[in-house]
Amino acid sequence: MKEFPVYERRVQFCDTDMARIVHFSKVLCMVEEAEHALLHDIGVPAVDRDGGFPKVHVEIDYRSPLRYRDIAAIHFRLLEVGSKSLSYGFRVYVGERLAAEGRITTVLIDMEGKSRVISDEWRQTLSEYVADWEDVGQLGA
Ligand SMILES: CC(C)(COP(=O)(O)OP(=O)(O)OC[C@H]1O[C@@H](n2cnc3c(N)ncnc32)[C@H](O)[C@@H]1OP(=O)(O)O)[C@@H](O)C(=O)NCCC(=O)NCCSC(=O)c1cc(O)c2ccccc2c1O
Repeated sequence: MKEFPVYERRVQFCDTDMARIVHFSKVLCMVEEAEHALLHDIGVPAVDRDGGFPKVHVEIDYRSPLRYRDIAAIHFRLLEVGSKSLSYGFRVYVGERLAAEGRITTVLIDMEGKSRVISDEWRQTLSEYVADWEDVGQLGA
């Protein structure tokens, strides 16, 4: 099994809200940024001229706040490769501290927005990254 490298991103001022912590929606943007970067690096672009991978299901638990200048370390694992869908687990850390964790399901679509089957070539590449990470982002746990 291959593992995605940890994706690190420094929290910017514009990621934060009036409470001086990262807004909940921005955490998801950071996870999406990691997803796109990691997929791109293995030759499965999250978006290209044939379509892309919109999200159909997201669940997330916020365990502790992210703050300006923190380095968010995003651990990303592919849990399942379906016929047209991919399911991921993620954990966001600041140092040893867990900030958020959850799961995302995304579906491959064509340019008309219809779901389509993942090619054998992409499936083979992706299959090497499928990880057993059963306890990640179990809602409310
Ligand atoms: C995406 C859809 C067109 C899929 O349509 P439909 O549900 O009819 O598809 P299928 O029945 O063929 O199912 C395919 C496959 O997906 C699984 N699935 C579907 N829905 C769910 C769900 N809610 N939870 C879990 N799994 C689901 C289903 O079981 C099948 O699994 P297989 O394993 O058998 O393959 C349609 O659902 C749709 O248009 N939805 C709206 C999507 C949307 O608007 N999302 C929010 C914004 S999109 C977004 O944020 C976004 C992010 C990105 O990172 C992108 C990257 C690249 C391009 C676009 C992006 C993007 O738009």
